[in-house]
Amino acid sequence: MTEPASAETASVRNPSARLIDGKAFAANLTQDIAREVRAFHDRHQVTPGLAVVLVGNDPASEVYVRNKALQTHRTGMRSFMHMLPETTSQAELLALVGRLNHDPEIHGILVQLPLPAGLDPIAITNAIRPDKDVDGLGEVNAGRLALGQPGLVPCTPLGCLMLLKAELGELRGLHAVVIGASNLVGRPMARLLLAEGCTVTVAHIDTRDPAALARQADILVVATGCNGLVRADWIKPGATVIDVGITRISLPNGKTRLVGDVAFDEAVTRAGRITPVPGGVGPMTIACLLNNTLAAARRIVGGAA
Ligand SMILES: NC(=O)C1=CN([C@@H]2O[C@H](COP(=O)(O)OP(=O)(O)OC[C@H]3O[C@@H](n4cnc5c(N)ncnc54)[C@H](OP(=O)(O)O)[C@@H]3O)[C@@H](O)[C@H]2O)C=CC1
Ligand SMILES: Nc1nc(=O)c2c([nH]1)NC[C@@H]1CN(c3ccc(C(=O)N[C@@H](CCC(=O)O)C(=O)O)cc3)C=[N+]21
Repeated sequence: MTEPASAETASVRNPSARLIDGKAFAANLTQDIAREVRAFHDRHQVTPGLAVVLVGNDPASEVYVRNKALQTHRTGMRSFMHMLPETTSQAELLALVGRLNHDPEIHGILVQLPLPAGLDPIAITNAIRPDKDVDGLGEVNAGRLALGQPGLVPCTPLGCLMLLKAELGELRGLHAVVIGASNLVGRPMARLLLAEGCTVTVAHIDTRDPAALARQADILVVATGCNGLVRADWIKPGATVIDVGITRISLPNGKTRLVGDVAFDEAVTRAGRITPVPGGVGPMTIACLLNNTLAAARRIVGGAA
């Protein structure tokens, strides 16, 4: 294992390592969306509406919900929060999704994952009308993505792809390694990269020697929830590293801090470009959720593709 390096030695060893500023990119995207929301309203007299359903309290989901509510109102869209107790039954949750499916003020529905034990996430995501499934997790949209057809694409992988295209331009022919294979992030990320013409390797918990695979990557996307998993010696010099992971750690002073799946201080000595946590992928997830909600509203109200 490589010894951790300080950020200072990092910049001396590799002056070219460049931070990918997801926060700034997302802020620009959000401004564009706000303009388009106004134009949409002028044309149809309809304000796009997003419903977010949070059952129980998961700390990662709470961060997401807080930031999302802020950004949604910044774009001029409406946001409808549904906070349900941990004890909510499957039938109650399905009934709420059914009402939201029929509500003409709602164009996007997102049910925060993970759900408390006893609730079936697959049945619930599949109950969301496909044209309101702004998370892109239901079988219709996931199937479209798998077949390379247009549909609503999961927000986090979509945000990662936007950053990669903005940084690298054409991705065709690059070797992308995705660590993590969840339905929320890893799998749709791999499918999007494949659709861009990348050669894609997906690593997961049973992968033997993920470090050796990662070292072959021109693009390394990490989404495992294992804080500090990726060390400097996992990274091909000059590679582009996208850190999706978010873990809240406690500091000795009693405060907390968000960290990613990549040991940032050392990775920055080898990577060509890297996303920070916070300020990297997280804000892009939210901007893409708003983008998907606008796209859903356009399709539902305007009949646009
Ligand atoms: N920045 C953002 O916008 C977002 C951040 N996140 C964060 O990203 C991380 C991943 O989220 P999510 O995909 O939902 O998590 P999941 O726990 O659903 O999936 C994690 C995936 O990583 C794999 N994995 C776990 N540990 C290892 C390991 N040591 N080596 C290789 N693979 C491993 C798992 O394998 P297996 O399935 O085989 O166990 C699984 O495929 C979390 O930290 C989450 O908080 C999530 C969504 C958005
Ligand atoms: N159905 C569903 N879809 C999701 O997309 C989904 C989910 N459930 N459950 C939880 C995870 C987690 N997630 C985050 C998104 C943005 C930030 C985010 O805004 N992060 C800021 C944090 C800023 C801060 O609070 O300091 C950043 O990284 O800069 C965090 C976490 C989406 N998820």
